[in-house]
Amino acid sequence: MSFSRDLRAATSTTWDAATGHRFVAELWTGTVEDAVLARYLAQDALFLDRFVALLGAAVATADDTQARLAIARQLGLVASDEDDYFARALARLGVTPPVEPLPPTQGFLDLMDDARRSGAYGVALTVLLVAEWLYLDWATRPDTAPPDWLHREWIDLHRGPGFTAWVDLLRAETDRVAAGVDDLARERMGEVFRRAVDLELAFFDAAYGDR
Ligand SMILES: Cc1ncc(C[n+]2csc(CCO)c2C)c(N)n1
Repeated sequence: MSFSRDLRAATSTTWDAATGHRFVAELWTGTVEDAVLARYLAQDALFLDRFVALLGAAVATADDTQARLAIARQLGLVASDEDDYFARALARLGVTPPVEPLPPTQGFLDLMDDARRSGAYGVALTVLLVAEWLYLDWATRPDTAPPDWLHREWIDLHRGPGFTAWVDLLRAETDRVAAGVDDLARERMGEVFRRAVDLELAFFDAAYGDR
């Protein structure tokens, strides 16, 4: 068992509730209401801004050149492809920023700010790992993709060989770093992992006004 696998197993109830969330089911069938998707994406735009800042912190603190380059390449992708989807999706749904962060979004912003300011590569990696791995998990299904680009592209951004390789790198890096730090630092990484999984579930709930 690896560090990441242990944490994934320890959080399986909440993890599976998130990857099997009503939002995910409705996205796959293309039946998610526009109002729900609009609320979700407006919040996710706030999330993404801080996520890019956290990627920058990981670039700055990585202790391995190949990992630093891989994270930098992903930062470039998030800042281009993903931002393009947001612009088109928010325009079509008629969402006009700025929006106020709902509690789960604020929780994520705080977690990402703390991780960034900690200057600890392992802590930054752990937040990135949960956010990316949990999304790869729900977006990787044998099901037929929904016909509307609004739904299909949000799935496609989170699956495929490139995204899978990125999550593999985050897992390998998180496991490598966790093996090299002391028990206290490892426990801190575990806390951050559990908090991030809780927030992912709450984030989906909030799209339905449940938080
Ligand atoms: C709440 C929330 N958690 C995770 C992600 C996933 N995510 C954020 S940035 C990124 C990179 C994609 O190229 C991915 C997968 C999200 N969007 N929203």
